[in-house]
This record gives sequence, C-alpha cells and structure tokens, in this order.
Amino acid sequence: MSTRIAFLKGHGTQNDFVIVPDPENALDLPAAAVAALCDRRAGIGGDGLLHVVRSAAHPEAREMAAEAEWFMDYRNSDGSVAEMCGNGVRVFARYLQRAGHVEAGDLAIATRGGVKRAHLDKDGDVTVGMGRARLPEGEVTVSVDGRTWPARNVDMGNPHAVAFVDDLAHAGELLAPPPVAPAGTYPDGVNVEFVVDRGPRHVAMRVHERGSGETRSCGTGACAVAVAAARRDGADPEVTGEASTYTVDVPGGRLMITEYPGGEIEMTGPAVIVAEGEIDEEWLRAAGL
Ligand SMILES: N[C@@H](CCC[C@H](N)C(=O)O)C(=O)O
Repeated sequence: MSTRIAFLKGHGTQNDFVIVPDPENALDLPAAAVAALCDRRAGIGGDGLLHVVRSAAHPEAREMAAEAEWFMDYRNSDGSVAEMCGNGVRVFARYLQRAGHVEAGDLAIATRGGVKRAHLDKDGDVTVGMGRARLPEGEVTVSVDGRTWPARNVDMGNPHAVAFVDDLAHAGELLAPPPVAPAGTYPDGVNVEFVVDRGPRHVAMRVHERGSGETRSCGTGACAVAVAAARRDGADPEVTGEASTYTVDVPGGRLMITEYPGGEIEMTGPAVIVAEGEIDEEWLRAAGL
C-alpha cells in the first residue's frame, strides 16, 4: 500500500464504513489491510470498507463501465468480499455527490451484484433500486443460545436467513455467527436477521452480518426482511398485484422498503458523511501496509 492515503468515514442508519477513494485502482487492499482499517480500537473503525474505483479500472467491473462510471468494491470488516451492501451503496452515492463526481439526482453504481440505480433525494435520503429477491425453496432454521426458529432463505444478491421471533432480546448477544441448519445451505456464509412485528407492515430487526458481526443496520437485510414479511402477511405483490411497503426499524434508524409487482425492490434511507482525513504514514508502516 502506498503512503498518504485519503479516507472518509460515513454511515447509513449507523452501518458505518471507511471510504477509500482510489479512482485508478492503484491501492493494494488485501484482507489484512481492510481488517486493520476497520478495527475499532487500533484502526479507523467500520462495519465495512467502500473502495471507490472507476469501473473501467477494476477487473470485476469493466463490463459495467458503459452503464456505471463508478464501482463499489465493498469489503466486510474482516476483509472478506461481499456481492452487495445496501447501506453502503447509499453512502457511496452520497460520497460521489460530495466529491463532485455526480450531480444530485439519478446515478448508476456498479457493484458485484450488478448495476444499482440510486436517486439522491432532496431531503437528504437516498433511494436505491435493489433488484429482485430470490427465495430458494427449503426449510431453514436459525439457533441462538439453545433456541431454534424457522427462517426464510432470501437472496438479495447476498445471502440472508430471516427468522421471525417473539422478542429481539431472544437473539442474545450475537457475538458469533448464529448456526443455520441444514448445514451446507449457505456454503459462503449468511447474514442472519431476527424480526419482530411493530404494527401493520412495520417490523423491527437485528442482524448478524457475515464478515462483520452484529451491526446496527443492514440494507440488503432490511429488504430480505420486507420480502419475507410480505410473503408471511399475504402481501406478496406478485399475488396481490399491488406494491407492498414495509417500515423496517433497525437499531441505527429506519429504512423504507417497497416491493413492486414484477419483483423490483426499492430502499430509501439516510446516508451521511461524518469526516474525512488522511491515514497516518507511521500507522501504515506499523500495520505493515
Ligand atoms: N451491511 C450491508 C451488507 C454487507 C455485506 C454482508 N455482510 C455480506 O457479507 O453479505 C447492507 O447494508 O446490505
């Protein structure tokens, strides 16, 4: 890694990210470097890292360059790579606007889960077209502290297991990934959401994220939860012919999720840039980066 690296810090409903602008993809960001930067005590701290690269400069995004100039190279806080990050893509859009790379309004962002279209709303929120959910068949269960719940397998480009519970406190401390059965359902790991009802089409959730542990929000997770709740509540837009909107409360705020007939899902929520600075050269050397 070269020295004098600029960074920003941002969050979406308190799902927080280290943002590293690197338009020409010049930085070497191995998993250990990402984990060191995301370390909350010895690094900058974050649930994940948004590596901001021009699509044309990244081998995983080149094919999307004609549609989306910028690629969100998303990493979890342990350095692992994920297909998509819903809160991350809103914060990414906010960063592009702040840096003058895009105007307020509509923009396209390349992700490993495909090109996502975002709209920077006038009130400061960002709305993102999250694509369609896939609902693989089969029974899944999730366990915490000796309790087991049935869960819905929802694929939002990344994998989710959504369990409806009586009380979010039953999910315990969520220090370790909650075991999901049958073994082998999620060969690449899974994000696990625990959900309670708050009112009509209004739920609250906690999440244990693959690669990051318990976080205060997960955008793809909130979409998975809204899709699972709509199926449970008889509000599947494919069946009713009407859009279904769920309010999803997360420990870090609130997300609004709408699923349209045809399956397209839209997520609206805040995106905040908190700070910007430069990574200390001595720290970089000491961290072996
Ligand atoms: N916090 C994100 C999801 C980030 C990726 C996830 N941990 C995974 O590995 O799939 C969101 O807001 O969607």
